[in-house]
Amino acid sequence: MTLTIAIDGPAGSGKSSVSKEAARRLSYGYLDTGAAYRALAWHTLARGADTADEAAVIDAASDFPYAISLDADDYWVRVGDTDVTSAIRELRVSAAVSGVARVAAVRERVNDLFRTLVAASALPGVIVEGRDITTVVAPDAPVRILLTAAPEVRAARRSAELTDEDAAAVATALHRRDAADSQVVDFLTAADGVSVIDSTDLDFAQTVEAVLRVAAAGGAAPTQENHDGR
Ligand SMILES: Nc1ncnc2c1ncn2[C@@H]1O[C@H](COP(=O)(O)OP(=O)(O)OP(=O)(O)O)[C@@H](O)[C@H]1O
Ligand SMILES: Nc1ccn([C@@H]2O[C@H](COP(=O)(O)O)[C@@H](O)[C@H]2O)c(=O)n1
Repeated sequence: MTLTIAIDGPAGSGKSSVSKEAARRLSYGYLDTGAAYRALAWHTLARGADTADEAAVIDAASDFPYAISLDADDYWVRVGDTDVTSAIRELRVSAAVSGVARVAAVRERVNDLFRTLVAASALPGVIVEGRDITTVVAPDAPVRILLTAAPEVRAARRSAELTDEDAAAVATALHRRDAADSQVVDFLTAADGVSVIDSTDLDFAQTVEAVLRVAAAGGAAPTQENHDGR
């Protein structure tokens, strides 16, 4: 059976980068659940519709040939024949995605897909990251983590990535998205049994180690080739 490590947290907390590296170290799969919401936002916009229009989002979701890789070393996201791996990170998609995420019918559908992808995986485990993984998608996962960092630290990390964008605008967009998303799911409070990792004062490597420690305590064993601590 595939072991699930569930990781939630706000925007820019390091969920995707830290989960990817932890997955490599454990030889696990990596499932980026935000990519499904982003890809549907991209798809809705590509149809000339507005993600604030719930009916248009539901209509777009009815014709949404979505596919994602669970391989941290070969990560891709597709809608039909179009590779949208980079396009779904554009600011215009980030600004539109919360509209998609608030549609209950969409959440139910993508959550089913996430569970199916994990169950169908032949891997020993999958790290699944998002906003409601510890609470809704995989509440029974043996390892559940809330990854946080101070808002200003998260904004600074995101600005460092997006060097062509104005830092204040990046921070405003990130906080606006968190505010909209937190109306739909609570990813700022740890549910019972969820371990909190606050990476405010940790560097990237220390954060990955913290995740691996929690994972090991919850039953996720490192693979033989990674016993050297690589
Ligand atoms: N502990 C850390 N120290 C320094 N930088 C970090 C740390 N964790 C993550 N980062 C960096 O912060 C940036 C944001 O991380 P990442 O994209 O993984 O966040 P996220 O939670 O997945 O965000 P989003 O929900 O917006 O997709 C990346 O550039 C990543 O390398
Ligand atoms: N489990 C999830 C994951 C994501 N979302 C929504 O998708 C957006 C993009 O997610 P990222 O992790 O790529 O930042 C996010 O802002 C949420 O609107 C979600 O609702 N539930």
